[in-house]
Amino acid sequence: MKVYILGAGAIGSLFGGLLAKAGVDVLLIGRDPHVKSIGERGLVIKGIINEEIRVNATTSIPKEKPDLIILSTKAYSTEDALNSAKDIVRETWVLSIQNGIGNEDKILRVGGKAIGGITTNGAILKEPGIVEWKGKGITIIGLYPQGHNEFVEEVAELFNKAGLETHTSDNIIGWIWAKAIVNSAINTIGSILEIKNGLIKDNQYLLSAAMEVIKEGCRIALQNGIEFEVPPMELFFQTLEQTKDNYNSMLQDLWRGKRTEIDYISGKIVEYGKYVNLEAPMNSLLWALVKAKEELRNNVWRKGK
Ligand SMILES: NC(=O)c1ccc[n+]([C@@H]2O[C@H](COP(=O)([O-])OP(=O)(O)OC[C@H]3O[C@@H](n4cnc5c(N)ncnc54)[C@H](O)[C@@H]3O)[C@@H](O)[C@H]2O)c1
Ligand SMILES: CC(C)(CO)[C@@H](O)C(=O)[O-]
Repeated sequence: MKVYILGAGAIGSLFGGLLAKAGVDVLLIGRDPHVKSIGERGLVIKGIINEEIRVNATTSIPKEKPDLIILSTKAYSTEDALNSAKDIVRETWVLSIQNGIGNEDKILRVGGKAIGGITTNGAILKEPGIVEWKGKGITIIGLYPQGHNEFVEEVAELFNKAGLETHTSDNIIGWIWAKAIVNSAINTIGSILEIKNGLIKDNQYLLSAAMEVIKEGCRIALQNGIEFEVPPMELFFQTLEQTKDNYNSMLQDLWRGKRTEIDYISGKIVEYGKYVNLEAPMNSLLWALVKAKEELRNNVWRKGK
């Protein structure tokens, strides 16, 4: 199977590197200096494993279509990435392993065949060419919005052979929403207060606020016809326990002065609330506070305070 990783940063390079190590024909499509470093010294994956992997990498979109594109840009780059690759996306299987709501809809809009996915693996790009696999997790994939087929099973088998524990689901949209609802409570509160995930569970005020955010997201999802495989409240508590020592990824983006994916998490929950005439006061407030933090941090950053 020929696989392209479109948006080879932290999680995309982890998946691409492990697939390449397992003998899959992989091409990482990303940006310099990360791509340049891989070309010169190979891709280093450290943390859970310590491997230097030879894998092809490029900054340009090839003309030849692959069997599978794994989409791993940040959610705010999805549209641009798909448009830059639309000639090879059309009629090709495209698997999103991103966070947030709406990535797979964009794949369908440019004529791709969408496979949805969530992953709880954790990876960071330490420096160009070096990815740290911080946490071993699971990945769930399925035809988007629902169903599965032989190809999805083939992809899951490939991922499992590469050491990425992967399961298939007939209701991947339910998993995508459940994860987004969990992120809408943990990432926002954790980012605003700049605390580890575990403190949300340990502090009664934060826990009750987070639970209200989860309930609000569930009401909106259910009213939009989304069904859950696992109740988001249960996933929320599981996640807090499993990641209690983590600073969430949104907070890490803020600390790096990077844009966050808040528009595709809380912003989408507010948007889908409007479709069914449901207010989303908690998500609206948290969305505004994180957006303000993005701006204030940059301004403060610029003033050099
Ligand atoms: N990092 C993790 O542990 C993790 C875990 C689960 C889910 N996710 C999700 O996966 C997605 C990616 O996260 P990440 O941490 O890997 O982000 P990242 O910023 O490290 O990687 C994204 C990469 O895409 C590249 N890119 C953007 N537009 C491109 C384009 N048009 N062509 C080629 N490359 C392009 C960027 O340069 C960047 O290197 C996000 O939705 C994130 O929430 C990440
Ligand atoms: C599950 C999660 C919130 C753990 O930190 C992760 O999705 C993140 O950091 O975005």
